[in-house]
Amino acid sequence: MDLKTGEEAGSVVTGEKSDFRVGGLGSKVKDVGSISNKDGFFRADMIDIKNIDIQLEKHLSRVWSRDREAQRAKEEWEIDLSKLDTRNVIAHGTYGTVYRGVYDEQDVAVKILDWGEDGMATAAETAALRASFRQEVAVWHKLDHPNVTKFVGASMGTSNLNIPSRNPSSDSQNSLPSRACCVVVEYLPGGTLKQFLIRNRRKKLVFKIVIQLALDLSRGLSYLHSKKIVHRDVKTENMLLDAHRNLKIADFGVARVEAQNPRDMTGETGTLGYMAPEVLDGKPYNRRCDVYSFGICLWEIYCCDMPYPDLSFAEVSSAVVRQNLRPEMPRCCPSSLASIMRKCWDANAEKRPDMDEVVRLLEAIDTSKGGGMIPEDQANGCFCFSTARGP
Ligand SMILES: Nc1ncnc2c1ncn2[C@@H]1O[C@H](COP(=O)(O)OP(=O)(O)OP(=O)(O)O)[C@@H](O)[C@H]1O
Repeated sequence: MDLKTGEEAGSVVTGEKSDFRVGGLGSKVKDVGSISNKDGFFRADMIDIKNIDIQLEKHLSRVWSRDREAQRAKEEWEIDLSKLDTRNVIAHGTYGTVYRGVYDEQDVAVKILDWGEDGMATAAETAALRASFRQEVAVWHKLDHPNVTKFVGASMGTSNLNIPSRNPSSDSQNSLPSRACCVVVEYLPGGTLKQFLIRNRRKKLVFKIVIQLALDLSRGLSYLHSKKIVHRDVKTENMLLDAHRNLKIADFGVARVEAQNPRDMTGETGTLGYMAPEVLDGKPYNRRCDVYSFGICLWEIYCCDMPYPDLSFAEVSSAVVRQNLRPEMPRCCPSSLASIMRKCWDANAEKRPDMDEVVRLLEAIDTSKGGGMIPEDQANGCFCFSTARGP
């Protein structure tokens, strides 16, 4: 190997795109200054050739994989991360961090998914996660509905992404695995539906708002189902509100395009209190598992409360499957609404209505006169009416 100094050596070994330099290997070349002669050549006996070869091999494989990634045809949904201005951290989710940012002058939320590439997950696991991420965003980017969080774009790497560092003197890129995936969606400033319900726990919501939120959620789900997408994790934490209290379905972490063969869709996915009995029981399921979870959300929206506050995870799952446990229906709940909840959480998935039918049933509810919000027999008490309902 004819090793030369500085720029010359760099261009010989790596080609024009590379930033590889003999000098860059630093400690591997013993005292470069003192071993080069006046013509600029190194003394071969002073150079740790074996180490340089190893470094070179590693470097070339990095460059080639970067080139392969760059040459790969860009997907429609891939965005130019250099145009993304990422700001403060909003939240830490299970698989990564959510940042607020600006893309093309639009307020966005940026979710960086770190699947433990740098240690925890095996290469095969990471490859599988990346493949399913690719499938999910390909589906999500085609969706367009006022009750589904708008997808802006995604990226299979983070090499051009600038994340503000907590320590300004350190290189912020250092903390990001370069192959972490990132998804950019519209920013929704109203927080999660869960947070909104908790804020209204004491006063409860006026009936009009209950129905508006329920309609938003049912329309969003009906749209997803029309595209053959099963969300599989419908819960109030996964619904976000915009500045005008419009509800938008978020978090497509486990959403799936519905399998042609229902037997292909099994496995415990979702969040316990919202999971349909067939999902809890490991049986095959379909879009009707979202209808069940919607029924639980509807109860939660009406009551601004938690469905099973005193039961453990194990107790809930066994009682839902074996004893047909469901949230306690408040006496004041208008029968039109209570009947929708009961239909949606029927143990028999086939008896549950389709989401478009739920939309029709909700649209038919009259909210102009308070919708029967005054309990007929208040003296006997109703747990959701300890105070007058509404703000
Ligand atoms: N588009 C958005 N606009 C505003 N805030 C958002 C947006 N998306 C997520 N967030 C905030 O970030 C939090 C975490 O979001 P994320 O989807 O990662 O949650 P998670 O439910 O923990 O994720 P996962 O279900 O994948 O574990 C949300 O609870 C919400 O507060």
